[in-house]
Amino acid sequence: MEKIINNNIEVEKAILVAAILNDSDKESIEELKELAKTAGAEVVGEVIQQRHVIDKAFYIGRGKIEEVKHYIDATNANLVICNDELSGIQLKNIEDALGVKVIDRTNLILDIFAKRARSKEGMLQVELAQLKYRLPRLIGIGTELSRLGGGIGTRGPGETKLETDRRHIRNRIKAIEKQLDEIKKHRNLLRERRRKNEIPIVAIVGYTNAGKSSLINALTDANVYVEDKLFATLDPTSRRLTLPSGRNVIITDTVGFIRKLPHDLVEAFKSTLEEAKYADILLHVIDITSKDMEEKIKVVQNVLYDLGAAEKPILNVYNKIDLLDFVPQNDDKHIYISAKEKIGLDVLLKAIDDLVFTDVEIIEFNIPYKNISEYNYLKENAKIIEEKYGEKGIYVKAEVRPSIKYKLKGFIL
Ligand SMILES: Nc1nc2c(ncn2[C@@H]2O[C@H](COP(=O)(O)OP(=O)(O)OP(=O)(O)O)[C@@H](O)[C@H]2O)c(=O)[nH]1
Ligand SMILES: [Mg+2]
Repeated sequence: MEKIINNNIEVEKAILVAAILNDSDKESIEELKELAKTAGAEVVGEVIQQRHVIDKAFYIGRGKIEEVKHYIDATNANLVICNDELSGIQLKNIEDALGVKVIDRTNLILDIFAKRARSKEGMLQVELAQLKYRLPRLIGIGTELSRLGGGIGTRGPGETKLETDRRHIRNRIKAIEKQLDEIKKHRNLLRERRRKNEIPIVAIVGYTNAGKSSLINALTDANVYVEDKLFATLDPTSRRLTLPSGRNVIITDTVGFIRKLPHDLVEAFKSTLEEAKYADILLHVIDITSKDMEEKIKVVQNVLYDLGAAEKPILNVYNKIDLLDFVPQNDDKHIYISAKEKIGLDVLLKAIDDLVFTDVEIIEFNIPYKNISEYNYLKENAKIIEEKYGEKGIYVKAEVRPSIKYKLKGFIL
């Protein structure tokens, strides 16, 4: 039975087309292959062209398009995926020339996000990004594709329907933005509450597939979905984590970054990505086995910069050292771990402890017995050095952060 079903599912056979302008584009083709697989396509070939600039009409040269056409005939491919974001005109021209469906890198990433989205917020964010992508491209997507059949991004209005469609999309964008605004308010409220509780927030950031979710799973009981595909995680998960000093933090897993991350997607996911902006420190998880590690580090740094989170205290966490023969030495800001094999996590926890609680002071308090909730609060958020039960209350000597000292200033001896 299963076999029959499998036979009925038509796997899209894709040819990748890439214009190479610089070295970084070369690695991004490998990545495009991974993205295509993640989206469920079978990659049957690739056509690459070195260029100085992108062709305004055809993305690559017209002659090269002919080559793609031969390739399609030889492999029976039914999908062409281009490695950059294309205009509606480019999409239409290439589709006219090739007679198969053409999508670009952005549309591919949007498609993966659409498949992955689980939460209401995630789904709305993806839909918003898709509509904003589609709006200026209605001509390219609308005319030829209706003839060319189903699959990713193929709903095809005729030219006469164009204006109604535009209006419809604009209205839908407005409606989604309104709903997202409500969700964002709620998220801000939660964040405010957490902040009032003074529990520091540690956000895990990094390139997609670096092992961010594996790390939060290794450190807590979060049980986040882990997979060797791109963008396994879209919704942030937060958990309480107790550090070696006994103090608590909230640790948050986040959506991964990728080069050429579609602008509309960044915009749409801003409130999710902003987890990083409001964190006290960042853990930048880096896959040390990745060929183009430095490039990926730069991509992450740039996204952090765009989010206004570049100045945060940051720990660089090099992951997957179980696959290395030689492991470099840890220092203050560079920690080497394996989330999967749980190697080096004690050192990491100690480093988080040190970085989060840099401004701590040793302070003595006397907390009356009637103020038991303040006492509990201190126990949870400070490192207790000594405590004695006296007549007038509990004497506590503890290492505290400035904000906690301020909050409990009435009880300082
Ligand atoms: N060998 C090895 N593999 C690891 C390690 N940590 C994670 N992985 C693998 O790397 C892949 C990606 O892991 P995830 O934890 O899903 O990565 P992520 O950064 O959350 O990825 P996205 O959510 O897709 O951005 C999975 O196949 C993991 O099993 C590690 O320490 N060693
Ligand atoms: Mg993940």
